Amino acid sequence: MSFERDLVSPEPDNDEQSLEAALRPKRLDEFIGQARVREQLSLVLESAVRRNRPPDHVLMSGGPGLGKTTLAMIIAAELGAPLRVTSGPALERAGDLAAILSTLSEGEVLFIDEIHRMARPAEEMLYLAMEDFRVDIVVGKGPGATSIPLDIAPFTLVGATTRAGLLPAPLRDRFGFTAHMDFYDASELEQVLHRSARLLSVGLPEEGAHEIARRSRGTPRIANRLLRRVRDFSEVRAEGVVTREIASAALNLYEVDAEGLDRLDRAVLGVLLRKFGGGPVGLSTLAVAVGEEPETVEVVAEPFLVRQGLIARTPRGRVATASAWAHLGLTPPPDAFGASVFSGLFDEA
Ligand SMILES: Nc1ncnc2c1ncn2[C@@H]1O[C@H](COP(=O)(O)OP(=O)(O)OP(=O)(O)O)[C@@H](O)[C@H]1O
Repeated sequence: MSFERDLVSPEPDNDEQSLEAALRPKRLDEFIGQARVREQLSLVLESAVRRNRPPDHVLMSGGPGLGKTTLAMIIAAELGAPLRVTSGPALERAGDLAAILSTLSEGEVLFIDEIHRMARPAEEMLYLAMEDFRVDIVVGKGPGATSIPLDIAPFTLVGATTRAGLLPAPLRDRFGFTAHMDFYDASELEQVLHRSARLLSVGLPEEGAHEIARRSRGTPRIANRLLRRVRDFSEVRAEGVVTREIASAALNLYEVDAEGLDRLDRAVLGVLLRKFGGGPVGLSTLAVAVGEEPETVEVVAEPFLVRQGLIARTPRGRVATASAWAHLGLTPPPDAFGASVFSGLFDEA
């Protein structure tokens, strides 16, 4: 048994990137939600434009699909500056980064996605570049090696990470502004959906948007993806208008339930409740029981189930909460939440 994850995965599909590009807001005032980040950022950018200087370096942290790349593009657009895009895993050696830094033009925005995955030597080169707009190029090897300082054009670094905690403090400290991106609430996702529906020429009444938003796991990328599936369904089976009934029927067909859980999420919950009486049960046992790798269960299904308050991670294993029983319409055994099962379990695993 294996599970199709595409529909509610926060990561982009291979062929999704060009579609995403078409739906990306281009300016800050088109960017929906994240009100605090938007306001803070607009101040940082406006004062930089007034002073005619590049703004401080910007770090964005938050889960996949929440709009970090979009915001990096917006920063460059608002500054009227060119944008260079790379990613942490592409910067394996200091030379990879030196090649980019030494060819930046004045005021250019350098976007490094997944900045926490950059190799150590590149990271150390970046410290100096961020602070003094300088790189030290090492020539030769061993005792005879010399380092030649090279001035680079003042630039703005925009770093994105899904794991801010993994960034070393010296790197984190060199960012003048950190934007924490949160999950979106339902009404913000509805606005994202209405905007995308307009761009895709899809008829989307209020209740249709509401139905898709509540199943989108707080993530614009997932909302846009579900909208495309629902649009296909409505074009083939209805008149092309996404009513609540159509949205609901389409998403039920694709096995995304009313809270955004998909087949794997429900399989994990089902096994935890039906086979293990609500736990505690170890991750690998749970994974074997649903026929998946432990990593898939841990990385793909679990974070959302925990965020929804359906399961809890405890030192003795995974435990279902009362909401999990209610979600699957099952009755918990009489002792499910007794002291014997839960005592001392909720110190985070
Ligand atoms: N605030 C928003 N308003 C409208 N659309 C948004 C917003 N945030 C994200 N989107 C849409 O969601 C999609 C994914 O956004 P984006 O690629 O910026 O996410 P990300 O955080 O960079 O993801 P990753 O970490 O996987 O690179 C894009 O198509 C974008 O148009």
